Amino acid sequence: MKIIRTKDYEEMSRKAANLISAQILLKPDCVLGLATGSTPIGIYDQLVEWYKKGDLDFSTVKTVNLDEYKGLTRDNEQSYYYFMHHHLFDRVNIDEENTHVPNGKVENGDEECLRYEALIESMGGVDLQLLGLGRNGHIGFNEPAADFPKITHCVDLTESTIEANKRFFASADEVPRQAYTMGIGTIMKADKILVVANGEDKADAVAAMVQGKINPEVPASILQLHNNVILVADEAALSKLK
Ligand SMILES: O=P(O)(O)OC[C@H]1O[C@](O)(CO)[C@@H](O)[C@@H]1O
Repeated sequence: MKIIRTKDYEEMSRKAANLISAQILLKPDCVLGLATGSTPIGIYDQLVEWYKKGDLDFSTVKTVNLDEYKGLTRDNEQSYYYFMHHHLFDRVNIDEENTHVPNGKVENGDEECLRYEALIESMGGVDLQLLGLGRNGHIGFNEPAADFPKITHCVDLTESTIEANKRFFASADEVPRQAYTMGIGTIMKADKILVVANGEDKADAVAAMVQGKINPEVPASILQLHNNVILVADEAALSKLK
């Protein structure tokens, strides 16, 4: 895993955005795997800034998002569909039909997960997958578990994730208890993976991901087996690496 150390969140966002921008310039019709959460917001802001300057063109880019809460409608401000439109899609020249987020309103989880997995396959797979990192080492919504889930599936969120994400909701009770997420196998099929992390509260997860035993209790540890991963992280997030 290649590690790019940055002094702070702004530099992390700029360097990660630069890698995404290079991917788009090299392959204008690339498939980007995108992530939500607070970490990538600065990256999306930077991409929008470069787009507004005329340096980036999203007209042929396609995107697939990692995950979505089960049960939230697309117009719910906490849905990841809404998040992506708010932070990126509505601010650049990307066609709605080229953007994909699992549909949280489909009740039949098996149906939606198979549809989403097949969709990614039909797009030719992901060229560059962006990943945030949960405090418990989750990627997408792949929570610590007894084994690594292979394909897109429905998960029960852990208390730690509900606790971490309640800041976006009126209360913890309103955080959905389930989500649809790409599987670890889906993520590992991406050609390149870009992980971003900032802040001290990610330091344990970063150390476990980079130097810990590969183990489904730390889902991100599997990334040690991928041959093209770049971690862009600030000093605080890297502070527990030995
Ligand atoms: O960037 P944050 O807000 O710390 O979240 C980290 C991870 O947790 C999630 O928000 C899910 O809980 C992921 O989407 C994200 O990658």
